[in-house]
Amino acid sequence: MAASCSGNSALLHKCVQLKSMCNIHQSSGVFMRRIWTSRSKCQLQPKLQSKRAPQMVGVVALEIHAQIHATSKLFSSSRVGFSAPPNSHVSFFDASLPGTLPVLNRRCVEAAVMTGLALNCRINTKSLFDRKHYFYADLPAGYQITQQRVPIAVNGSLSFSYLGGKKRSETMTKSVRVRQIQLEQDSGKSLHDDQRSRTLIDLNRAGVGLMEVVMEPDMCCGEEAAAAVRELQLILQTLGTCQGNMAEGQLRVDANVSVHHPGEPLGVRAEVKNINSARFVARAIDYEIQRQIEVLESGGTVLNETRAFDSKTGTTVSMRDKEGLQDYRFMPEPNLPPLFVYESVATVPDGVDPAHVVVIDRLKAQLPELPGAKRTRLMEEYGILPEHSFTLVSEDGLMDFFERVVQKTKMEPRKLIGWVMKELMGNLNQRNLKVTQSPVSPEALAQLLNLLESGFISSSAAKVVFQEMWKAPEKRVEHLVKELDLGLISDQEELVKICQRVMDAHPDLVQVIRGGNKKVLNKLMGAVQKESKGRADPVHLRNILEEMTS
Ligand SMILES: Nc1ncnc2c1ncn2[C@@H]1O[C@H](COP(=O)(O)OP(=O)(O)OP(=O)(O)O)[C@@H](O)[C@H]1O
Ligand SMILES: [Mg+2]
Ligand SMILES: [Mg+2]
Repeated sequence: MAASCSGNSALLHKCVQLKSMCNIHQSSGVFMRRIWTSRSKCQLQPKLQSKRAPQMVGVVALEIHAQIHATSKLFSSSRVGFSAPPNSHVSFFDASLPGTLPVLNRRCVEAAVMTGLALNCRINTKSLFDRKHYFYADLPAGYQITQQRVPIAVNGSLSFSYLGGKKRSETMTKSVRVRQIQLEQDSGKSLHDDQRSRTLIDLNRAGVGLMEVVMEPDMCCGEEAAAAVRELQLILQTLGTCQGNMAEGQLRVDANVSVHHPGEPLGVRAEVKNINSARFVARAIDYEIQRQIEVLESGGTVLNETRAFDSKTGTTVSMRDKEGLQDYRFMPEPNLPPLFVYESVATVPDGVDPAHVVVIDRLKAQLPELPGAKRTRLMEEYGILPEHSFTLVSEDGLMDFFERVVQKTKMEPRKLIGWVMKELMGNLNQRNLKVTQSPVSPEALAQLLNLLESGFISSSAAKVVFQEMWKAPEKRVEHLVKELDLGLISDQEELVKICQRVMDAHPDLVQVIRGGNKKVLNKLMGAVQKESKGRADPVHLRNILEEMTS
C-alpha cells in the first residue's frame, strides 16, 4: 500500500476511499456492528491483505474549545463581541497591565456547570486555577489562566447518534467519555498584514471565557468525530452556554489522532489544531489516519506534533514539534482563590449569600430538554422516523413549528411530518430561509391540513393551496380555497360528467381496463384529477370510475 502511494495526491485519493472500522452500538444498544465510512482499495483485494498483520485502525479524541455565551469576559468586565472594531473591548486586565487582578465572572462558572451537568459530569465543588505559560504576541501576560489540576467538571460522557450504514439510513448511537471540562481564557488574535510584512494584535478576544471539553480517545474515524461535534454544538446551543457558530470561532476543535493494531497499546498522537467546521473535522481526521498508516507501513515513525488542516488541499501539515519543546511551566494561579460551588442552598455556609454563589441543584432545575431526549420523545410520542427526529431537532425552530401544528390539527403526526419535511422544508430550502422566516405559520398549515382531513379538499389541491399561501400569507386558508375553486366536488352529476369526458378522450385506457387490467384505472384517475384540478375525492372517484368502466 505504501509503495504506490507516497505522494500527497495519492494519499489524498486513498483518503477519500478510506475505510474506517468502528465497533459501535446500534440504536437499540443491544448488538454491536461495524460500519464503514467508505471502502478502501485494500479491502477489495483480500489476497494481498491476507498475508499482512490485521489492518491498523484510527484512534481519535477531541478537545473542543467553546466560547462561553456571556456579556462580559471570564475575569474582567469588558464586553464580548465578535465583530467589534479591533481593541475596542479591552480592559487593563485583558492587556495585562501590572497591578490588575482577575475577578471571576459568575455567569461563566454557571455555564460550565450547566454544560458539565448536560454531559453527565461530576461537578467538582472545589476547583483550582493554574497558569499555563507560552509566548505568543496575542497572549500579553505570557500565560493563560486555565484549570489544569482540578477542573470544574470531570468524568462525563457525550452520547450522539448519526445516520450511517451502507445507505446512510441506519441510526448509529455512540457514547464517548468526557475526561474533563475546564474553564480558561481565550487568547487575542494576531492579524497578519502581508503587504507591509507586519503583524497586528487585536485583544478583543483576549480573556473571553472558554470551556475546554476534553474527551477520551474513544472514536475511530472522521465521521464519528464530526457527529460528536455536531451533537455537542446542539447541546451547547440548547443550553445557551455557547452560541456554537464555528465560522466565527465560537467552537474550535483540536483533533488528537493516532493509529494502532487493535488490541495493542495506543500509538503516538498527532494533534490537528483549530478546525473550524464539522465537515473539516471529518476530512482532517480521515486524512490524518491514512497518513499515519502510510508513515508506519513505510517504516517511518509518527511524530508527537501539532498539525494544521489545509481545507484547500484536504491535507494536514506540520506546525511544530510538541514533545520536549513545549514546557508550559504550569503553576497555581496566585491571584485566584479556589473556586467553590455548592450542591444545594442548604450546603451554602453561613454568612454567604446563596444569591451570590453557584448552586448546582438550582442549575439542574433549569436544564432544558436536551437534543437526545427530544429525539426520543418525538419518536415515542408521535411515532415518527429517526431521520425525521434528527431534522426536527437540528433545524432551529422546526420542532416547535411541528409541535404547534400537531396541537392544532386532527391529522396524525406521522402523516403530518411529510408536510413539514417536504412542503415546508422544500420551500424554505429553495428560498434559503430559516424556519422562523416561514411566511406560512404553523396555525395556517394546521388550518389547511384540517380542511384536508375533513375531506373538504384533496391532497393535491392542498399542495396547490400551500403554494398560494406561500405567496399570499395574509389571506385566510378558506378564502384561498374558495378563490381558487379547489373545494372537493360534492355534486355527483358534475363528477360523472368529468369522468365521461376523460373516458371519451382516452378510449384506449378504457379498453385496457375493461380487458381486465385494473391497474390502469389509476391512470384514468390521474387524468380526472388533472381535469378537475384535484377536486375529486379519490375514494369516491375510484368507485365512480370502477362502475363506469365495468
Ligand atoms: N494515543 C492517543 N491517540 C489519540 N488521542 C489521544 C491519545 N492519547 C491521548 N489522547 C487525547 O489527547 C488529548 C490530550 O489533551 P490534553 O489537554 O491532556 O493535553 P494537550 O493536548 O497536550 O494540551 P493542550 O492541547 O490543551 O495544550 C485528550 O483528548 C486525550 O484523550
Ligand atoms: Mg487540552
Ligand atoms: Mg491538546
